[in-house]
Amino acid sequence: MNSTASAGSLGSDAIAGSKLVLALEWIQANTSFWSVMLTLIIGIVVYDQVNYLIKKGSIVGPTFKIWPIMGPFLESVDPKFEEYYNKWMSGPLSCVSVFHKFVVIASTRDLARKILTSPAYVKPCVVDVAIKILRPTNWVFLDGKAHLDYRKGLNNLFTRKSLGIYLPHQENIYDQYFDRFVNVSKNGPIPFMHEFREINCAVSLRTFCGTYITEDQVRIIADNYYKITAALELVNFPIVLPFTKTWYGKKCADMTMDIFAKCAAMSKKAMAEKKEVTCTMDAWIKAMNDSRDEAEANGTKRSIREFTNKEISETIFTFLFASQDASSSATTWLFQLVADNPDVLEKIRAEQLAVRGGDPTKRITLDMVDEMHYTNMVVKECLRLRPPVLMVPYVAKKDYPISEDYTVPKGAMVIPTLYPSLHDPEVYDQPEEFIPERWEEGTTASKGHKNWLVFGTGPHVCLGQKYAVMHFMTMIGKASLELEWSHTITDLSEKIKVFATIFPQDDCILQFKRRDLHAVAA
Ligand code: HEM
Repeated sequence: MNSTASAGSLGSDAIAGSKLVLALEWIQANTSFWSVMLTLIIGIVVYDQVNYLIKKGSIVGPTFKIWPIMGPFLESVDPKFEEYYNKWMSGPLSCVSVFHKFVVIASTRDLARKILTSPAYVKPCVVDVAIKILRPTNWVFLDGKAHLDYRKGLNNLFTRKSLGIYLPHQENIYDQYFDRFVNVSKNGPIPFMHEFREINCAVSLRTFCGTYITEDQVRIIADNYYKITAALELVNFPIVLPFTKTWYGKKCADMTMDIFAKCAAMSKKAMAEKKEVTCTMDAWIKAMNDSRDEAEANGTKRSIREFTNKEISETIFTFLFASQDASSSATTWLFQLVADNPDVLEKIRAEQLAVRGGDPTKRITLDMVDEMHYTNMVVKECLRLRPPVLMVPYVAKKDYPISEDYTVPKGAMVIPTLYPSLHDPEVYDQPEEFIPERWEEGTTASKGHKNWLVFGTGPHVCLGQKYAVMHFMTMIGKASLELEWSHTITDLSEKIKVFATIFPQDDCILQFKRRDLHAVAA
């Protein structure tokens, strides 16, 4: 044997042997990696399923999470009214688990009320990204006594006196937008949902900021507000990455709050100069100044502390945020329902003319609003039939014994549902029909206060509810006198789409024309 050859064959044997060792090591290393991974995944899935089953307890819900870990995440990205409805009908308490979030849904009137009035156990739950968009310092994230104290200082912004001050500004916006409604639909019927979102944004901005906010600023905010709604949808990416929905939403929110802070500075100057109160900011700042002057004069503690322009801007932003989607939803259904029920429209018209003493051009006053009984019933019925807010998400601060046989686990989301209570056949005969007369005095509906959950109840009950109802009454009342509008009914008109609140799936196709006010006058 040639030594070089044997050395060579020895070398190749050694190489082959070391390759084998390496291969074995590789298999061993990789097998253990994959088996560890597999065991881990199976462990997580089993833990997630068991955890779900324990939390679910006796209430209705899928037997297992059909999609492991993520649950029905994809359904919640594009929520369907029918899916919500089926869930509510599945039982008084039902549940669902999406990723690590366990959610309990309460579908009866009494359970919904119980949750809304149990601040010791629950607090409102906001989507993660809301803290970034509304800013962590915002009052809406306060809980318990801190929330109550803050809210007390805001109550007088929506008193009867304050509403009377806001009314002329609202009417100016109606004038401006009614012209626009006619103009944009002059060539034929068009979807109006977007127009209704804009008029509501403009009305809110004038009400909250008076004339401190410019026409251009109103237009920019009204044009862009939908970005904030999209950013705050129930399911959204929680990190604000550039060019995502949440990024655009945050930019729009920051721009709006900057404008509000500048308006607050102008309002402070005007109130210091003892000018007239014209808007929500003025009313708030005047109350602050009055409390300071009173405390100085009497040597007592101030009842309202000094708020910075930034704080005022953040709070006013929550008003816009709380009102915008719900008011746009209500406005859309209101114009649609009234158009589809010409007899109702005729009755509104007759009442509106009567409260104006036969002069359709008379400017609206609070005393007139007090006389609009039928118009009020129409608005209430619209809000009942199509409640803008279907559900209000809360979170359990500790284990919450919600019923005799079920305790909501700490950290779970618990969602009172408002819709079923407003469609309860025991209180509302033919609940799916639009019948304003059901609200006449003495009827079961008018006495069913417990079912009236349109604006929630308890410590977080809607702060702007009186203002909202008055706005809808005055807007539809004035429109009934000055405008003729026709609704193009499609297969989708009565189908509900969910976009934060609810809208007709065809976006409400309308055409507006001006009425001849000389012919209208009595
Ligand atoms: C159709 C119109 C509206 C509907 C259906 C509506 C409905 C609601 C609901 C269901 C809640 C939650 C209540 C609860 O948790 O018990 C709420 C809270 C709130 N709403 Fe409204 N709202 C409307 C308009 C407005 C307007 C116009 C404003 C402001 C001017 C407003 C300001 C607020 C505020 C600030 C809260 C939070 C209150 C708190 O946490 O203490 N809302 N609203």
